[in-house]
Amino acid sequence: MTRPADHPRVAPPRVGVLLVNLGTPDAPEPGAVRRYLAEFLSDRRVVEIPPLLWKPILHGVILRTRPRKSAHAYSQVWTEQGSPLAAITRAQAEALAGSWGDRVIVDHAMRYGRPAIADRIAALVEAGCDRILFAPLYPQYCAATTATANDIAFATLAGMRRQPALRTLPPYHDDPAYIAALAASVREGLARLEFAPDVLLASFHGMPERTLALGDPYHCHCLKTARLLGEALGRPVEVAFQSRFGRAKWLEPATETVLARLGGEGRGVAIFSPGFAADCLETLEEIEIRGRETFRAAGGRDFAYLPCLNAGETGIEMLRTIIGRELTGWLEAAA
Ligand SMILES: C=CC1=C(C)c2cc3[nH]c(cc4nc(cc5[nH]c(cc1n2)c(C)c5CCC(=O)O)C(CCC(=O)O)=C4C)c(C)c3C=C
Ligand SMILES: [Fe+2]
Ligand SMILES: [Fe+2]
Repeated sequence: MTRPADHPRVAPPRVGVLLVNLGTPDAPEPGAVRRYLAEFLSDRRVVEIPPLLWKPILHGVILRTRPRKSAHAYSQVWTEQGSPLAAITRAQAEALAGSWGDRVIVDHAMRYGRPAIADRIAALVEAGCDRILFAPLYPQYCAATTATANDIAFATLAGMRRQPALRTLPPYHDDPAYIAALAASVREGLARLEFAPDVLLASFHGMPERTLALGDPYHCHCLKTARLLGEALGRPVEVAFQSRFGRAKWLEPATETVLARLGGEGRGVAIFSPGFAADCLETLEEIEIRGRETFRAAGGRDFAYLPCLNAGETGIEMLRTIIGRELTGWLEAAA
């Protein structure tokens, strides 16, 4: 039987890999930051306060004050390629392109702002992908990051008649490939320093403490990453939590408290952020700039910030390993 003229186009089957990170404003300006924060902080996976209580605070206070302050912070780390998070995530996708042959398309998207997850999933389907590996680049799982990204992927499929098969990348906080990449990157960073740090400090993004009791394994994942990294490096790695937001109690100790203590004790520190796949405002401004100021103001001298894995060869090879593993069985189908 011949195919009817109005039959939908049949594309050769492909596999899509969609790298996903949190998202970032389009410009380091209050208007763009306000739009970004409004979307981000309206996510009920992020702020788990009943909307009737939260909306007046968000619209009446936070979105009136924070965008200007955050825009100034963004302007200090903005690059010619745009926001570091956007530029690095794009570079990661470009570096991974071709890793599994030309039938596997690698793309990237952001949970908030652009490129939007729904748009990129639609583009992958349009390009012929009947299988998509959705890869939120958060090594440590929490509902405010991993789950909310996955929610959008599932919601996008919910609107489709002909859905692609979807796999999601599991958290990789204790994956040997991730730990080895972190260890190599920390060793490389330490080798470049002009001082020998007394303390290695892993600064993870904080979370409200109650999310632990609610069931997020995030705190345990962070501690395990640091323990395994310490074992790989042959010396302990201390843990702290940064970026506190709001009035609730957050995971402790706070990075700024630890930095002030270490500075006051005259101990040298190398600080890094293993929970971030890419350097961003939270690492480059909050740690490298403001963290250093806190440490120095407390009397400290030797401070070094070691960059995230980003799109360097060590980090890309690690992503190739963990993503390649999740593609098992699919590469043959797309051959
Ligand atoms: C890596 C894991 C992250 C967790 C966990 C996380 C939780 C979390 N964050 C906020 C509030 C803000 N986060 C902001 C920026 C931001 N956060 C992460 C990562 C995690 N957040 C990233 C990668 C970024 C992007 C930074 C960029 O370069 O654009 C911001 C916006 C910036 C600012 O105004 O400070 C806020 C606000 C909450 C409330 C939360 C958990 C409940
Ligand atoms: Fe955050
Ligand atoms: Fe922050």
